[in-house]
Amino acid sequence: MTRIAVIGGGRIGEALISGLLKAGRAARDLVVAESFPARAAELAEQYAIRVTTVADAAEGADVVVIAVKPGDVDPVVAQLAAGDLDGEREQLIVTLAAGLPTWRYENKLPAGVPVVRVMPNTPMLVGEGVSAIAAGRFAKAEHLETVRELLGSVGKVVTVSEAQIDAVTAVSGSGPAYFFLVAEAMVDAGVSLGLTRATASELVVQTMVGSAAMLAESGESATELRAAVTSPGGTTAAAVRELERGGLRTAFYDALTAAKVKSAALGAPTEKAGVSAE
Ligand SMILES: NC(=O)C1=CN([C@@H]2O[C@H](COP(=O)(O)OP(=O)(O)OC[C@H]3O[C@@H](n4cnc5c(N)ncnc54)[C@H](O)[C@@H]3O)[C@@H](O)[C@H]2O)C=CC1
Ligand SMILES: O=C(O)[C@@H]1CCC=N1
Repeated sequence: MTRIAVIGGGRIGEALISGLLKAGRAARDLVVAESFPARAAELAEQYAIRVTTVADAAEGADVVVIAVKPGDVDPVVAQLAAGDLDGEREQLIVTLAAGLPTWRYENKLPAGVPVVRVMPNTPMLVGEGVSAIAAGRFAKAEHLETVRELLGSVGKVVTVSEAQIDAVTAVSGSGPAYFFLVAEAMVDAGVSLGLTRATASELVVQTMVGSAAMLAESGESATELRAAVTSPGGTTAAAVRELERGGLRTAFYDALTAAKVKSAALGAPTEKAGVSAE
């Protein structure tokens, strides 16, 4: 059984822990290091898992998952490097932090320690995540397989080159926020058209769920599915015209480009420690 230590029990750390437990992983095989005491107590109570220090969590773990903000990664890696982590034990480091390249970890860890960089997203909380994984310099096929199995229990997994991870971050890492923003805007618009907030929310959420299921299961593209809803001279055409007039496509292009640029900047040596992703 793989023993997993999660360093950082924040939003993504919790999504992973919760998703793994729901997928049937035993609580005794999970340990969390969380430095904020109130948060540590909350996680211990809610998930009945051991919450401890970084050194203690890493000790005895087969896989150490780093889930702190990019600006908090360096001290965590320094603590791991000071522990009895070494290539011989085949302890695997998996980092979920946006922006930071694997060499930033490898340079500080004992030579040979494998590092796999992952960009997950929060829907793994409900088993519907998608993670892109990329091997660092010392990570072999078997390490990628371990990570694929781990993240595969909470969603889909794609393997990419590390050079593509900033683009992945822009598309799927941050992606849930774009859909939540669209949902928020649609609910507000529904309310302005006279619906109650509860009714507008129910309509919007189920429209998203149904549309996502069609995208995933119908075998048809987004373009084909949208065309099928758009009757000639009808209501959808009138709405889509307004969305195009509002610059929706350009807004998405610019937004994803900004996210990719920001991801690359987080890993650049000029980015100040502490200036990190929310
Ligand atoms: N939130 C998201 O949707 C995604 C986040 N990520 C990445 O995951 C990482 C964490 O992001 P969030 O969970 O959103 O941040 P967060 O701020 O919610 O969680 C980070 C947690 O780490 C804890 N922490 C900080 N230093 C620590 C240390 N030395 N030892 C133990 N615990 C420590 C903090 O107290 C906090 O609870 C970031 O690097 C981010 O780029 C990646 C994909 C998606
Ligand atoms: O906003 C962020 O920086 C993190 C990485 C991807 C999603 N959340």
